[in-house]
Parts: sequence; structure tokens; C-alpha cells
Amino acid sequence: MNAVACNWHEFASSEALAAGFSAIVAGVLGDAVAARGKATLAVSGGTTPGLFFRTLSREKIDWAKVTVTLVDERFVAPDSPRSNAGLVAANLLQNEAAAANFIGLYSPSPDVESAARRADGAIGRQALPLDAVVLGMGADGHTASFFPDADDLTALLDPHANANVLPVHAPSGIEPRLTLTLPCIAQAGFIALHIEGAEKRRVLNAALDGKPDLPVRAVFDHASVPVQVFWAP
Ligand SMILES: O=C1O[C@H](COP(=O)(O)O)[C@@H](O)[C@H](O)[C@H]1O
Repeated sequence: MNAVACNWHEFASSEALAAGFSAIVAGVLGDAVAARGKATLAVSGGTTPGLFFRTLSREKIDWAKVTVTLVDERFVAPDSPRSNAGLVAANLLQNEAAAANFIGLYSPSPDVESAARRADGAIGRQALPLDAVVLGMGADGHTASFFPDADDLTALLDPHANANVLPVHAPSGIEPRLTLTLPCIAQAGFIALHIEGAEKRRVLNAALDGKPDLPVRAVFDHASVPVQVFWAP
């Protein structure tokens, strides 16, 4: 097993992590705006990032030049409590960050396959290459919507995939999903993994030690820059 390239940032509390992490992400986005006149950020959903989003939303950068998108999405409408877009709208696209442009992955298409094709085009035209990606991880070792029990995990984890967005069918994912592909994530200029709690730390360490069936490992193996891990108890 090859050694993995990552940098570990440890904080004493969720509050301290949110403050430190949001300052770093704001710095990455601000640098991109200064260099290219625009910046792109892909964020994850789930239960972990709420406080980080609310803290990041108050960072004073030129948010009108920032495009925010999602690493992954449940195939549900934005008003569903399960919607990652809804989470981002309520917590990140507020305060200073209300000026940002948002590109979601969901559309009210007949099925998740057509929604993925639509999102694939929008992401390719408006969001790539990503300046920054913020990943989460489930206790089963999934990141993005790369679930260990996904029907086509091999295609999802193909580092040479041509697609930007793929549909996902995984029993543990509950609804069908939409996810950025591994190359979209791996080629970002800044790649962060935000996890909290002892259990997720144990799972991540198992993945980094080479335990099979933990899809998060693929990001570390293919990332174009060392992955920055942000952890609090
Ligand atoms: O379903 C999802 O789960 C992961 C992890 O979420 P958490 O609730 O354990 O923080 C998240 O990264 C992903 O974006 C989301 O769709």
C-alpha cells in the first residue's frame, strides 16, 4: 500500500474548527479571486458542516465572484429536509456569502440519470476546475456519494472518468444520489476532509492504513494535492 499524502489539522472543539477552517477556505477563495477574478467551491452536506457553513458565510471576501456547488446531492427537491442544497442555502448562502452564485446538482427531472446528465453540463460549463472542495465522510467510509454498497462503485471511483457528475444507486444512501466524480474532486486546487468525533477518526485511520471497502481512501490515492484533514472531537 502506498503512503498517503495528507495534512492533519486538529482542533479542541467544533467551534474552534469552524473558525480555523473557514479562515483557511476563505483564504483559498480570496487568493483565487485575486489571481483569476473568480473562485469555485464545492461543499458537502450531511450533519457535520452546519456550523462551519455559518462561520464561513461571515468571511469577508468578494463572494459575488464565488461560485458554490455541491460535492453530492440526494435526489430530492430543495425544500426536503434531506436536501444538501437546502442545507447550503440555509447555512452558507447567508450573510456575506449571500452574494455567491450557487449551482445545485438536483433538477426536477424524471429520473436521477437525466438529472445527472443535466448537472454534468452545468458543472462542466460553470464550476470546473474547482478551487476548493470540502468533503465529509460517513462512518461507513463513504465520501461524496461513493457508498461502499453503490451499484457501480468501480465507475464512481474511476480516476479517469469522463463525466463530471454521475447518478448513484446505493441501498445505504436511501434516495438515489448525484455525485461529482473522483477526477473532479481529485483535481481541485485545495481538497479538505472535515470530520468530527472519535468514530470517524478511527474509520479514516483504517482507510489510510489500507483497510478495504472504505471509498474515502480513493480521494487520498488520486488527489493532485495533499488532502487537508480537519478534525475535532
Ligand atoms: O449523505 C451524506 O453523508 C456524508 C457524511 O455526512 P455526515 O452526516 O456523517 O456528516 C456527506 O459528506 C455527504 O455530502 C452527504 O450527502
